[in-house]
Amino acid sequence: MAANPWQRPTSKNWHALFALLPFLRPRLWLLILYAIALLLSAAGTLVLPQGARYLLDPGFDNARVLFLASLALLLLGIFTTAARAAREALATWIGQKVVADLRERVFAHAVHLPALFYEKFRTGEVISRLSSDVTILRFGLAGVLGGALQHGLTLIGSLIMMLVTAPILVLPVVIVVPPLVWVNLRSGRLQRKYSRLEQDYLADLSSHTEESINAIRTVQALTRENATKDTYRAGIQGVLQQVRARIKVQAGASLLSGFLIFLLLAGMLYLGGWQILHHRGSIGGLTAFLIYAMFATSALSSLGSLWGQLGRLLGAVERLLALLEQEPEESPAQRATESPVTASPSAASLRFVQVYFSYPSRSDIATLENIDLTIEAGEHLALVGASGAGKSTFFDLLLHHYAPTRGQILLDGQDISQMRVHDLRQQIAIVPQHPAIFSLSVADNILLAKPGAPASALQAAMRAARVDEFVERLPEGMHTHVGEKGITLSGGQRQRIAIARALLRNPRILILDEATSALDAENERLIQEALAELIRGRTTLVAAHRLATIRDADRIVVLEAGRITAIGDHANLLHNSAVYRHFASLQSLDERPLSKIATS
Ligand SMILES: Nc1ncnc2c1ncn2[C@@H]1O[C@H](COP(=O)(O)OP(=O)(O)OP(=O)(O)O)[C@@H](O)[C@H]1O
Repeated sequence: MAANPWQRPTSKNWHALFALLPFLRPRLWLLILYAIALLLSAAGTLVLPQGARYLLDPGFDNARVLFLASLALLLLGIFTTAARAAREALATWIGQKVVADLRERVFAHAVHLPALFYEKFRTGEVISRLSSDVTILRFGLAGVLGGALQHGLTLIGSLIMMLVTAPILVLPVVIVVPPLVWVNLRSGRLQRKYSRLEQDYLADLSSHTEESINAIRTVQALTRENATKDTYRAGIQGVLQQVRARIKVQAGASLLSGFLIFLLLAGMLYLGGWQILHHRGSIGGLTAFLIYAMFATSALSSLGSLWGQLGRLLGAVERLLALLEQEPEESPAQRATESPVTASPSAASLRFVQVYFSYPSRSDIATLENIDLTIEAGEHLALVGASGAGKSTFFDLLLHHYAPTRGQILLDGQDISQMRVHDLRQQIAIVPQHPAIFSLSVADNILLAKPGAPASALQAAMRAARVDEFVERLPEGMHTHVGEKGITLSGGQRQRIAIARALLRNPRILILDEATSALDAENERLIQEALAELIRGRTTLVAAHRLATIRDADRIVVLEAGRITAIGDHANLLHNSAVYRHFASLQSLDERPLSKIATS
């Protein structure tokens, strides 16, 4: 099992029950109706043995009494059954509503969690919590909590009625119940432990499944199918091991409880019979007492098994709540505040003021160091650097996926850490190297950038990004579904969709992170023209390995291991930066013959 102890609840989790209260509060009226139905059904059940007592003791010497008793039994049965049906329907409905709300809250929270969270928390684990833990709650919440209330009430009511009916017969109860409770508590604790481990194994399995199936082509290309199957099998064995341990405890507890319960019934029968023999009690009284005792013991054993399930349920609640406890990018209150200024349509200026950044998982290494840079509004700035130099990290800081460890980033003079994340990102469009394509049509994928944009704007963006060229050949044109993650599209087609998104968004700041790396030369040339159009009038930051795509930038920044080592235009850098010269020579962009470069 993967070690992720901080993410998983391991201690007793009673507070999880209280954490459910806010989800119950909006259903107060339904809860009151449920409580009434619960009380009425318990009262109906508890009245029955008293009826038997009053019928049995005088004997059946009168047909009319017998008829009335049968009629009363029928009416009581109808009443109790109706109350029980109402109780169950209400419990199920309330339970389902609570689970639906909780699930929605957790998902809504998850989409606001920062990049940092998803670095530590595997996505498969989040999915497992939202699926298997939610399933436990969907099927268990009403049953376990409702059942606990129902059996608890029946137990208390039966014990009171036993005391009222024949106090002396309570003696065996006092002797046998403590070990019975101990057995149930102990087995509940063990079952909770095994259920928790089982859920942990299931979460690991879910992560593994997600990772392997998502990267199935890579798994197959690396011929890792057998290794993947082995890991999966080991996970299943882990689950089964916990299930086996849980079943053993369950069976042992039920054996011991059964023995104790029959010991109790036998003891009560003997004592009650002895009383009747000595004219100290009645048959009706003993019968009523025994029925109450059966109610009580059956409620007690149901509570015992619910105790085990309660742990599983609380574990599931706590796993979901643990997600809610993670700090979001912004608090809901911050998200709800109105933006003080409406975004200006003009290009934005940017300033990086002595920015330092280290990834939290590598806090000892500075990924960006002393970045001090002013980018004028409307400037076209390119970032050049070897792989791993920090170009994407630079963009991630600008998008506020991460905050600088030191220093500030200013947009039009305003510190972006003081801005609403939504307002900041509304002003930026990014065309990443590997764009995320959703399982929607081509048109809907582009419209994600600006839902509700007019058809003419969509068409224009598609034309400019050369999306229309491949869309024409798709069976349903721009309404063709592109499959999960755009599996039916080529890398270049996906990039063109991302470029169309950026065009449609019409941002103040445009980030192109290797935006044309998956295009062939012909399409790249055509898209460069479209991008030239897009770049005009807005602040543009470009990272590209191919220098041909950035040589027209106003300024080029050379990044080396997270530091800026040179700034200038193409011609300038060819003179001043050895690293830039090296890149240029590798790509034959140097104006000098290669023989000269070799000797310089
Ligand atoms: N989430 C992360 N946690 C820890 N280190 C990271 C993380 N993401 C990137 N890094 C490290 O930070 C450094 C800069 O990475 P970055 O992706 O910014 O480089 P890049 O210049 O964009 O590279 P490329 O041109 O290959 O895309 C690399 O050493 C990388 O290993």
